Amino acid sequence: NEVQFAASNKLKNTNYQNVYNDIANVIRENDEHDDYIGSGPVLLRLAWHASGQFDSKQEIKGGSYNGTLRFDKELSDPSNAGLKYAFDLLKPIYKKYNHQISHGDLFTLAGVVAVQEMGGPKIPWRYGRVDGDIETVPLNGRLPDANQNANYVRNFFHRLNFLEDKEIVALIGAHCVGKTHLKNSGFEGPWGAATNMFTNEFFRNLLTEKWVLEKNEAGNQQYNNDKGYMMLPTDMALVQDGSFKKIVEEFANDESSFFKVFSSAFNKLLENGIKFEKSSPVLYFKTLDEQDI
Ligand code: HEM
Ligand SMILES: Nc1cccc2nccn12
Repeated sequence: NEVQFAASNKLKNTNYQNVYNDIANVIRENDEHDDYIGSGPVLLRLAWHASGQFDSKQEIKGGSYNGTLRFDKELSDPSNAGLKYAFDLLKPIYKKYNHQISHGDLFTLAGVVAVQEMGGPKIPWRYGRVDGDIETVPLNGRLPDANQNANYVRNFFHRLNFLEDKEIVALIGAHCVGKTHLKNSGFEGPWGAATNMFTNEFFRNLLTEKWVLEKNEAGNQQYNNDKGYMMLPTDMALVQDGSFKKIVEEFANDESSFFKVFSSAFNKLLENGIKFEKSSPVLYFKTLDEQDI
């Protein structure tokens, strides 16, 4: 079976709820980011990009373990445009814990905090990722292209070992928060309608809104509606493919079903390529609200 990165239990004494709270407070303090959408969505994207470059067939496997998104070599990948802001939000927290947390654990935990503080499902999380040196930085270009169709999306996620359509549809449901930025990705919008609440709205919009394919200012095709919402071609692929569409309908009608599948798929994304000991604890975190903070 393929080589796995072995999780370390060296940092078992770190209080990860305290780290969670520090990240959650950074999100609260930076609520003006991106016209008051706030910093949750971009931190969620950071965790996904820190993990989504995994490829078990390559010599350099990537994934979250080595924390390689900290290197400019990876952060400067055009796919990662806009994420330096998110990394800079986390730097003071990394310094505060003074080597009692790894970058891979910090980046993935930030994704858990973002989802939960935006009202999404609880995400189980384990520590034990160990910083790798610059030799472990995966080649740029392993993250997905938004100008593609359903088969491309399915094949892309098969590389990340997501073989079930419902996992793939659930993961892309994270597009319920934040927005696209022309200067980052060549896509723009939604205008005004962007949200920072983690719900099944993305799936409901896919089914109920009237979408018009238009060329945007950067010359890319995107779908727009009359309320200022937008969808990427890869978003629209979820209702163009029969199997994906059935799942979009299920998640649009049952948010708890979306939450359940997202929780396990996001955990799997963050742990791709890592072997954890049986004894390594699975942690669940309380939100700031649940702690009355
Ligand atoms: C087919 C797969 C995917 C494609 C092609 C894709 C593409 C994109 C693009 C082009 C943007 C706009 C970036 C910008 O202009 O700032 C974006 C934003 C975002 N993506 Fe995805 N994405 C995919 C899957 C995912 C997954 C699996 C997650 C998380 C589980 C995710 C979370 C986000 C979030 C939260 C944002 C908003 C970021 C912000 O508001 O700054 N995406 N995505
Ligand atoms: N918020 C957001 C981010 C990325 C892609 C996308 N498609 C529709 C909405 N959306």
